[in-house]
Amino acid sequence: MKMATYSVLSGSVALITLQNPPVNALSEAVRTGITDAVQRTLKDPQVTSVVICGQNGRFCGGADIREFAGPMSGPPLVPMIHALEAMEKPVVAAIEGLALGGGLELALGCHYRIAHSQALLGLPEVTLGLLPAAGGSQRLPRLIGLPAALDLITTGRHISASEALKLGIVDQVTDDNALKMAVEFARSVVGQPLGPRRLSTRPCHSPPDVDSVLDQALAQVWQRGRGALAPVACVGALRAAATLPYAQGMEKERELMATLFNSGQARALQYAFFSQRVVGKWQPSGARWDNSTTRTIRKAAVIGLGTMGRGIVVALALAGVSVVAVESQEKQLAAARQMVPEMLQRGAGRRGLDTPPGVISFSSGLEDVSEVELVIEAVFEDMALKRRIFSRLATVCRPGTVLCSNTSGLDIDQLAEATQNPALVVGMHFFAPAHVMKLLEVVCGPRSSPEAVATAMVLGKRMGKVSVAVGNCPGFVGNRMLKPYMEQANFLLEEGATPQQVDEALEGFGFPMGVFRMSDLSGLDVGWRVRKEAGLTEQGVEPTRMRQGQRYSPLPDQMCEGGRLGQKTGRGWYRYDGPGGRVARSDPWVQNFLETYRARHGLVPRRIATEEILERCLYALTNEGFNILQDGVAAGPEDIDVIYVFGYGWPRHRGGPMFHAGQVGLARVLEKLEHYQHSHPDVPHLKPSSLLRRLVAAGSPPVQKWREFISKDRVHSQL
Ligand SMILES: CC/C=C/CC(=O)SCCNC(=O)CCNC(=O)[C@H](O)C(C)(C)COP(=O)(O)OP(=O)(O)OC[C@H]1O[C@@H](n2cnc3c(N)ncnc32)[C@H](O)[C@@H]1OP(=O)(O)O
Repeated sequence: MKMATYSVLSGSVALITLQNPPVNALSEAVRTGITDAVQRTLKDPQVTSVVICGQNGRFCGGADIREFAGPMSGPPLVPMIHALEAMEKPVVAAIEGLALGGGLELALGCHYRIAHSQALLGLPEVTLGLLPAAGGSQRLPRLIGLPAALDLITTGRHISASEALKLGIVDQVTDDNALKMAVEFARSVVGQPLGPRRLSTRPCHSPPDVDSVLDQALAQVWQRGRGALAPVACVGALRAAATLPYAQGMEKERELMATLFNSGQARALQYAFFSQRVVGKWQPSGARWDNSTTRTIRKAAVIGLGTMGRGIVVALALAGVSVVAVESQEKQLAAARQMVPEMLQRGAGRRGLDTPPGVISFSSGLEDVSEVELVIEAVFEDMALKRRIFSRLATVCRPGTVLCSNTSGLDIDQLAEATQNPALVVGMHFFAPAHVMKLLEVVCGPRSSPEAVATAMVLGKRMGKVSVAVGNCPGFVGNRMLKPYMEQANFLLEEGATPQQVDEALEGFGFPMGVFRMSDLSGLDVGWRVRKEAGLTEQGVEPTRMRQGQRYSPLPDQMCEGGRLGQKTGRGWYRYDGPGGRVARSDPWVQNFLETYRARHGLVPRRIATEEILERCLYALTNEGFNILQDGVAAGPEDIDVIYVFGYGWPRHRGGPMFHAGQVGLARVLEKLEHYQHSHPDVPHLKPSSLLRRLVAAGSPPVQKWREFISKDRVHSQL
């Protein structure tokens, strides 16, 4: 039953318990329960103090985010918290587990706060596209000062109970029973003046240079936020706290919240929150993997200690897995021996650990992996080499060892074929740097067992990754969608755009880096190798612009042939101070190269508007997403969106490519694709996906309904 219960302990301490598992969110029933309990407390002369706690050791995870989708009903939070603060009996919050968002705002309305040492506190509303609008933006700076409140509210970060104590958010921290301590504390403060404990009546202590502190904070959130509205609104609310009386500050808080609440960004960020939780549960086939048994991995091996392999070793060791790190090339092994311990130490430091939990041993031979429970192969993208390794692993490892490949797009089934037990083979596609990036694509081959998939998914979670199960096709989900996106960017250069123009359009949309800056960072030779393997590259003075019956841009191949591989060679789509340089400068050589290329191919350059750059790059990418859903390579649009937000820099406040298509309007995306396909009939990636057409024909259902639509569609097409 979701509610808040009221009881009286030893005749004098009223106990209000929030009951709404799993996080005791402040749903309508809970708010009603608290409001009723406050009334009962006021009426009961025997009650001299009040304690508020949450059931099952969790104080409160904030407002019930699911309720945001519908009209708000029931008692609002603001007057409810005011009523608590205004009470003439001391109110103490017993914070166990978590006090987040509206949960912490509720606690800030109490006169005292006692926290368990393991509790986490924070105002993460900004991550949902909102601000702490139950008085949090006005009370917190009055309690801890403006600079600290700016930090907590604009980042939304969770803090430990000990940090909360240092900042002055909580009054006491205990390793024992926080509820028991809160009850004793409540009794001990009966009769003490409550005026100074009411945060709304306190002045906001601001630094003398308050304007410059706020302006600096604003500049920082603009730069970090890449177009996100909520952090800017948070600074606005804190400016009001610092410069206006409380009541006017509350009015400003309310106004800003109303603007945010109705913005597409808040909907996108809340969708992203739930998507992240949905994707952990489904396989592309639609089956749930989380019902399968998993193996607990204590010892694993990583084969290949290049950049990816080293990152994977560190990620495993930080998750407490012992690792055998194997590299056959002496020089690379020596480099790994030096770099891995340093990376590990830094990673452990970031997690507040003195020593990394996993033990690492280095080896130059595969025979040393015989005792491990799981292997991750991370050698470069060469199918023949990978198959040789998998066939050798099948003989060296003990039966039952799960064999994984970190391939970024090769056929998992061909690798499985090289072993005796294909059911134990899955893909684990990490993103560079593997010990930092949150995304993991777990690739299910047609013969991978649910147990092997579940083991890889759970191991990913242990490593702190957002694991998404995807199907087996060239490029899986992320890289398959990247292909049409990059292709459009290259075509735009042929037609008259510059790399800067394309990058600025994409960065203006919210990507941290445009496609050409990103390509310079990761190295142009990565894609070159893939195109060579696919038989697409041609060498010669006059390479053609058609390959395998489709339009093809040889521009990136020519850049590679000329040794312009990006940052590592100091030259790419931009120029850098030298090999390994980081600052991209526009390069007249590239301008000249493009002009010569266009002239040679008889291409007349034209001015290309930002709108066209965005539509062609983003809709080509999204269109491939619809094909992926149709092919059953991703279980739902949420999976694609999570992959793009966590792995490819898609701005979170735009939800992800599939969510964005829904916000733009599916009919409009379809119309634009038809338009561009008409102008570029030799580009198959611009041909609208038939799933997109069917969704439009069905009245463009919201993204949350696509999964159901696709499964019905599939059943229908099988009849
Ligand atoms: C005036 C109005 C102002 C409102 C301000 C607010 O309060 S906005 C909400 C602020 N709160 C948050 O942002 C907290 C969001 N939740 C989390 O960060 C995490 O869920 C957690 C609380 C840290 C717990 O993490 P954990 O890993 O333990 O569990 P899950 O994340 O898997 O969550 C379990 C299920 O609970 C659902 N859920 C979590 N928080 C809320 C919430 N605030 N409202 C509704 N539902 C919530 C979550 O979706 C999971 O559900 P499943 O169905 O099991 O997937």
